[in-house]
Amino acid sequence: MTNTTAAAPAGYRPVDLPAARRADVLAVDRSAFPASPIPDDAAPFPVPLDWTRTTGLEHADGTLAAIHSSYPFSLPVPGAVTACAGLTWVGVRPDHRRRGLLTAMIASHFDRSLARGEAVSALFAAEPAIYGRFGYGSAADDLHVTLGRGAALRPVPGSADLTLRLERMTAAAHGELVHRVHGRAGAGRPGWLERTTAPLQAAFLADPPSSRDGAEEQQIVTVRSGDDVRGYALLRRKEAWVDFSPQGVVRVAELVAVDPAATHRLWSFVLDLDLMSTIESPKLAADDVLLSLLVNVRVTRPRIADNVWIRLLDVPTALAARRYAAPLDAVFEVTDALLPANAGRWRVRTGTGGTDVVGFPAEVTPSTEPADLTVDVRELGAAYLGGRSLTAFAAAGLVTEHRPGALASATTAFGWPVAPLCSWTF
Ligand SMILES: CC(=O)SCCNC(=O)CCNC(=O)[C@H](O)C(C)(C)COP(=O)(O)OP(=O)(O)OC[C@H]1O[C@@H](n2cnc3c(N)ncnc32)[C@H](O)[C@@H]1OP(=O)(O)O
Repeated sequence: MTNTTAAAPAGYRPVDLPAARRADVLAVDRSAFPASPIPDDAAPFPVPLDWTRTTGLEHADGTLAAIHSSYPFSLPVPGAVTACAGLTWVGVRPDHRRRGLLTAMIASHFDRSLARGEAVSALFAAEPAIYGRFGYGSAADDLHVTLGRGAALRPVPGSADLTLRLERMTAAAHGELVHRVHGRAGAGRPGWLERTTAPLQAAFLADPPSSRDGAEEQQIVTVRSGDDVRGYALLRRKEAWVDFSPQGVVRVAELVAVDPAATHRLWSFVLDLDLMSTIESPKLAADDVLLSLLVNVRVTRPRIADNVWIRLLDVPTALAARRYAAPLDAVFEVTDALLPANAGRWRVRTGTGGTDVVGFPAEVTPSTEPADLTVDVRELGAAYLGGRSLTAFAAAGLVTEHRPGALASATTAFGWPVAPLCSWTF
């Protein structure tokens, strides 16, 4: 299903960017992101790119003007996992912007992803206004909370029996542990991408002084039952003194655990570090355990941001790749301005659930029956991970119901018991 035209704008040509062009790629990235925390070339930042998936646009004068790449992810979706192209490192030099370079790169990204059999693309948006026009939908929220020292948690049996260790984090000592526990902790959560390659793990754990913003080196707190590591928190403390009193800030980059006792033990520790008065959470899912543990949720000072964005590149394949929370038989009229093969009517009919599977599998077929719902591919992508309500989109005029009852059943079926989240930005 390849039906975009990935032509470069006049005066530009598409170019593959192998590892030999690393310096040119970094130069465009630094030009597009002036604060990129990449230290000087003497201490190379681990560049996590897959060079076989990195391409760009070169001006006729030989200047590399635009770059992008993608990761070959296995994306957890409701009840399953599916192949996904994780769009990343999109950058256009400021002196070449607004000439259609991103538009051309997106068309090329769609073509190449579809040719590889990736029915879904995901990304983190630098700015939320960029990607909706290309059919990406914001599929998850991340919640950031700011807590005062000593915020009280409800008790969890077994928490006090677990031991803690605080150490300076190094990739060599902790990389394998972080990867293993992260995967275990997020099992079953849609959107929970793992850092599956060594370069991705190295880039995530890199701790260059330029990324510390005056705080200490990255620390790791592990929580253990005997030798079994059951969770960790990656954090930095930043000391501050106001009117002779300690007012330090704890910045938690990631906190994951495999059971409630370990989660409780980690947060209890993080919320009570000496000399600290404020604790900033990492990205939290809308249903994060912390929200259930806090005695007083009013103290959280929450902020919300868009987490991962999803683009369905091949609608029938993508819709059949996930499971559904309830039985459904509905015809969707899908609009898609960029990938016309997706446009038209698709019948989504679930089979029967079983005791051995989570959720209901679905068959997705073209249909000539009247549509029950009309939805753009952007909203379908937004609802894909189970964290957005089609009913809420209908209330905003973004989904139309043609058969009474269809909207409620589709909303229930597309939902999921666990809220989506990707815990790290790629
Ligand atoms: C997944 C990731 O990697 S996210 C990282 C994205 N990169 C950045 O934000 C770095 C800084 N910015 C840039 O590099 C560039 O400005 C980009 C990539 C955002 C846009 O590249 P351009 O080549 O200028 O985009 P292009 O010319 O194809 O614009 C297409 C349309 O999107 C719009 N658009 C582009 N960027 C933005 C933006 N930041 N906010 C709102 N609209 C935008 C354009 O106005 C244009 O609209 P139109 O078709 O109605 O005229």
